[in-house]
Amino acid sequence: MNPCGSAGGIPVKPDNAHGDAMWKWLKGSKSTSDPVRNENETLGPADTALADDRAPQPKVIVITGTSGSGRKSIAKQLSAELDLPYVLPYTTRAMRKGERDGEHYRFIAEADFQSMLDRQEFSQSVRLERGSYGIAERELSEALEQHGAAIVVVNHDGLQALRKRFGPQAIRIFLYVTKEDIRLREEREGAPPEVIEEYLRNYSEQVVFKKESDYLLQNIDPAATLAKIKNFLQDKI
Ligand SMILES: Nc1nc2c(ncn2[C@@H]2O[C@H](COP(=O)(O)OP(=O)(O)O)[C@@H](O)[C@H]2O)c(=O)[nH]1
Ligand SMILES: Nc1ncnc2c1ncn2[C@@H]1O[C@H](COP(=O)(O)OP(=O)(O)O)[C@@H](O)[C@H]1O
Repeated sequence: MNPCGSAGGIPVKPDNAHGDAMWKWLKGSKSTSDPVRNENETLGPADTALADDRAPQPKVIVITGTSGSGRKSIAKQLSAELDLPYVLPYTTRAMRKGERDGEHYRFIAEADFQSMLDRQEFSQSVRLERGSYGIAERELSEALEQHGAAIVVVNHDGLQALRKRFGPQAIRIFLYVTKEDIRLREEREGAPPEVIEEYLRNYSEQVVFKKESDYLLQNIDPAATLAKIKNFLQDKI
């Protein structure tokens, strides 16, 4: 895995042209003086107290967790219910049965992804077994400027990059389900067996990152999950 983009400091200047406007704007806010936080900490009363006498700062709601736990489904519903943009990543991986371009990902060719990388258009990106993934800096910064908050779904590399850049303004929500649930759900959706096997194979190494979260929950019933996340976010966005 090779996450690119952010490195050091808060917020880290995105290494691309489109990030400049966002960077100037963030630099103008007092958030630049925030200390770097330990990955294991949680948001506490001190954060709230500090935030009170500051200009509102953009919040990135980072949904992360184990593959197949329902992160994209929850992100989509949360986006609709909170009226906040869900910033879709671009990916070069093959589209699966039931997936739609512009709903689950923006599916693009390798050459187009590479061009975006060359033009430094990603706020962060990652190369995994099946393809590359990246969120466009322009889309993220526009969403934050226009709505004050945005939702993203990334793996642990993406989470780390976003925490480096946004500090505690990157709110970490970790979803998981049991391995048996992953198998049942993915089989029901007709996912390819090799994808199911990979999810199960990677489960143990993904689930340990649950300690690096501000809110951790098992996504059993989607309606209950949504309600809990909305409640958790109520005084944070
Ligand atoms: N770091 C990072 N991870 C991403 C990005 N977009 C998607 N991901 C994550 O990369 C992994 C891709 O795995 P894959 O099986 O293809 O996709 P899934 O079925 O959507 O989980 C998932 O954990 C995604 O959440 C991105 O822009 N950056
Ligand atoms: N709470 C839930 N109960 C049952 N099935 C769910 C739930 N949440 C999501 N799903 C289903 O599980 C599958 C994986 O969801 P998805 O959002 O793609 O997960 P992820 O993005 O974490 O890989 C999808 O078929 C989705 O419809």
